[in-house]
Amino acid sequence: MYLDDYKRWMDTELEDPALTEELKGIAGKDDEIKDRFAVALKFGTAGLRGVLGAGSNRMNIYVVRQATQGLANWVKTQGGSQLVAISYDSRINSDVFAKTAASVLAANGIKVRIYDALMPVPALSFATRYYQANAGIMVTASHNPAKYNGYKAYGPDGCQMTDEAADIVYAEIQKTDILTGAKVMDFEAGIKEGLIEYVGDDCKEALYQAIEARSVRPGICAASGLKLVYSPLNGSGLVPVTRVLKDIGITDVTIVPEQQYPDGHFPTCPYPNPEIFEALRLGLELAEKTGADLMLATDPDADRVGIAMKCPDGSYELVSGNEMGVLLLDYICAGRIEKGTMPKNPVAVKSIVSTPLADAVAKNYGVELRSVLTGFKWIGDQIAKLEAAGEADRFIFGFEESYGYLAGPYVRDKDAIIGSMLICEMAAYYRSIGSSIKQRLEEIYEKYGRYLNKVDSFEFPGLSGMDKMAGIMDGLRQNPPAKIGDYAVVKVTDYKKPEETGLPAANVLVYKLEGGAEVIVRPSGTEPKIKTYFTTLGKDLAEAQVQKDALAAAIAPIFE
Ligand SMILES: O=P(O)(O)OC[C@H]1O[C@H](O)[C@H](O)[C@@H](O)[C@@H]1O
Repeated sequence: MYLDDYKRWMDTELEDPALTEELKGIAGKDDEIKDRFAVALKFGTAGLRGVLGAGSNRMNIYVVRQATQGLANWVKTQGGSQLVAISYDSRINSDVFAKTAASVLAANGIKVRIYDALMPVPALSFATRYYQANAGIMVTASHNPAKYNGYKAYGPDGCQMTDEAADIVYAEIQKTDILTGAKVMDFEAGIKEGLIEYVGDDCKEALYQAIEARSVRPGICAASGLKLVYSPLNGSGLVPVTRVLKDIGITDVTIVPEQQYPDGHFPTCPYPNPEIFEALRLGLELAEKTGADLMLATDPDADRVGIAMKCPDGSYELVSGNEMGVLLLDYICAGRIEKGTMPKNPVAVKSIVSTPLADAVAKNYGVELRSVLTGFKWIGDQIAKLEAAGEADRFIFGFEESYGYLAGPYVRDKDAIIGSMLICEMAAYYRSIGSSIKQRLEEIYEKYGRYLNKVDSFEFPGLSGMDKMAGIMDGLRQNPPAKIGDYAVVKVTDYKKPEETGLPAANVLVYKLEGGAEVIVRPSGTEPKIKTYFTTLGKDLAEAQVQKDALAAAIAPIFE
């Protein structure tokens, strides 16, 4: 019963006095108590994510200890190095939770390699592989608002944990008492005993080398005169991104001063998500002031990067994740073919909800494009399959419309460091031939057709929201629409039927429409939302937009 749990926490001398204060403050407030204690944060394949605070349904040292004990129990069954790599970003308590996790692992006799300062997701994925760890932990809530934190869990290949492993960890967590069940030792004692070690400079340097080795046109940036504005959005991107940019010869970089240094309160951008215009606003203003060619922003754990580009008329335009995915794919393919560095039978990977324009581009260059379910781990999974066949280098690029990119097998999650490097390199290259990213994008549309990709989301908060979303998806399955607006549905693909898609079952419906447009409906895996993805094609943007608007208006009532 949640009131009993509340009382138990109140009666316990908690090590974090802020938690006790919070609990005292909610005395007698049933809703507040229920919200914190009625359920526990669920540990899934992406680990944990929740609001900071007291209780089993919040992110705090006790939830982190319990989760890490669960993870430790699983690690102990795995053999191998008996080591876990840990990193963290700039969020409130990220460093505390990272050390808390290290202390639990060490108390269980498991070795730890932890970064001595914040480092992003790709660095954690890299360290996990570098040290042949059994698992990796990244303390972050990615691009969520400041009141959140979380814990991304990785398997030995540096990819987010598999369902099987996460299920075992979850079962172990449930066997562990939240306040007293985890073994804990002092962090400094763990260091003294040699159980906890910091990640070495060799590992850090090896990551930068691995990234820089994937440069398509090495040396192109040094003489390019590219002018850049960069914002780490007060997260972990500053050190690694500026280091790599410096190495490749980009010297004219202005950092958005308010967003330069780590600050988990994200004072100037409440949603530090490069998908959202508001997060890019300060960077954009600075780009306009300095006349930069390009503005980049990485999210707090630096796995996503968003950009604005300067257009030939001097205005700035945001580039969507789909557009950047296509631009990078095109740049990598053309460049590697020109340089003679294209591997045999090259493979690129995208998610099923990312733009089909990528299929056309890949086909043009003779690249096999594989489509996988949403979640970058499925892209990592494809790299693992190639690696198992001794062919990891066939993987040239992976992307998702949600601003995640990766251009090599050295890590297994999206990497905004290499994303930033290749975006700059691409801008420098186009500049060197008298073109620009904007111009190249227009050429791509000219060649393959004016694709427009848009996502509309419908929120369904709270417990009843889950039921509503399930009801809507069931309704669509029971009464499949014959038309969306004026467009006949010519094919429905239901990803709940693996026999039809060749992919694991997923709650996704794809409607192919007369004339070539496509509408996809799926509940988000990370937020209480149903997402609708539109691909329309027109002779120009205006025409594609008209069709998108018509389709969106026709389908919206289903979600109201
Ligand atoms: O659409 P969602 O299920 O909310 O997922 C959106 C994105 O969330 C996270 O960032 C995952 O790492 C991505 O792989 C995924 O594309």
